[in-house]
Amino acid sequence: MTARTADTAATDAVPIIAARGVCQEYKLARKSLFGQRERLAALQDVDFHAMPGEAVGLVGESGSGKSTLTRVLVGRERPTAGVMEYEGRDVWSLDGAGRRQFRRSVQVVLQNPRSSLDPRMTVGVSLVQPLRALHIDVDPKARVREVLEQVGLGVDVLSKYPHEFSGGQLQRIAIARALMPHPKVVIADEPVSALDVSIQAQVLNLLKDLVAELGLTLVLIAHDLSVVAYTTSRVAVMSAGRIVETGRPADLFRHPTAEATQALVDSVLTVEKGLEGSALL
Ligand SMILES: Nc1ncnc2c1ncn2[C@@H]1O[C@H](COP(=O)(O)OP(=O)(O)OP(=O)(O)O)[C@@H](O)[C@H]1O
Repeated sequence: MTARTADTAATDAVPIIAARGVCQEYKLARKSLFGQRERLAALQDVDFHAMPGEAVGLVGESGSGKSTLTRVLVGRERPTAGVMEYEGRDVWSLDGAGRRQFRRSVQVVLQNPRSSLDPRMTVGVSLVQPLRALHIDVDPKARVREVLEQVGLGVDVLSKYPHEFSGGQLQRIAIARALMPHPKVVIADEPVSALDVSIQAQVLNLLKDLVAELGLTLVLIAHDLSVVAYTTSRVAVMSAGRIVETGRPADLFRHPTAEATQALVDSVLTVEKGLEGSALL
């Protein structure tokens, strides 16, 4: 990370999740039959971490590498170079038990809850599924009741299907599902960008509350600096596959040093100006 680094964490504390010098290269399709396959560097020497119980934001324009880094952080893709660590251990060197523990402990919430929840399953079945998939031996009914309370929903949702809910309620259900295996880290990839503006703050407040009340670590990914600034205490800015700046949200707004950060600040101000003009504020 750049000079403006973390305010968090004593230097000897171990991050719960960390990417160290991570590169991710994709081979692109051949342009001609005998042509070379070009490579695209989606991540270049990325250092990113979250301390236990910390809420960290990852922000950047479209194509900057946020989703690629998410796939690396959750262990879905092995980086072409560098190390991906969970509690100080290289995720790709873990044995079977360690790998299961990692899969349980790091859960993801995606942008669109309508595509992350199976439309043919009741909410109850969807919620219990991660316990089965990860072989977690707990009383499913008790756990379901507990997580529904944590996300502010009642047990009446259990017999319903996804199409019976609004986007905001459905995102709460997707968050409940992510909480089922008792994760230590939740990685939320654009969790509010598909929601009405009026609902966005409710979902962000829920994520903030979960960090405060459960001691969860949150990695919040968004293209909108104001979304991550509202929810997290430290923000990393990505551009063209690199982390170009890291700092407290207020400092990034006041004194952006990287061009990409300046562009994100400007776009927030432009949106606000537009809202003022349209008398929505
Ligand atoms: N599987 C893949 N094969 C080839 N190129 C890829 C692949 N996945 C991502 N890329 C490329 O890597 C770069 C980073 O993409 P990525 O989706 O991580 O960015 P992003 O910041 O998440 O963008 P967005 O906000 O639009 O989702 C882009 O140029 C993208 O086209």
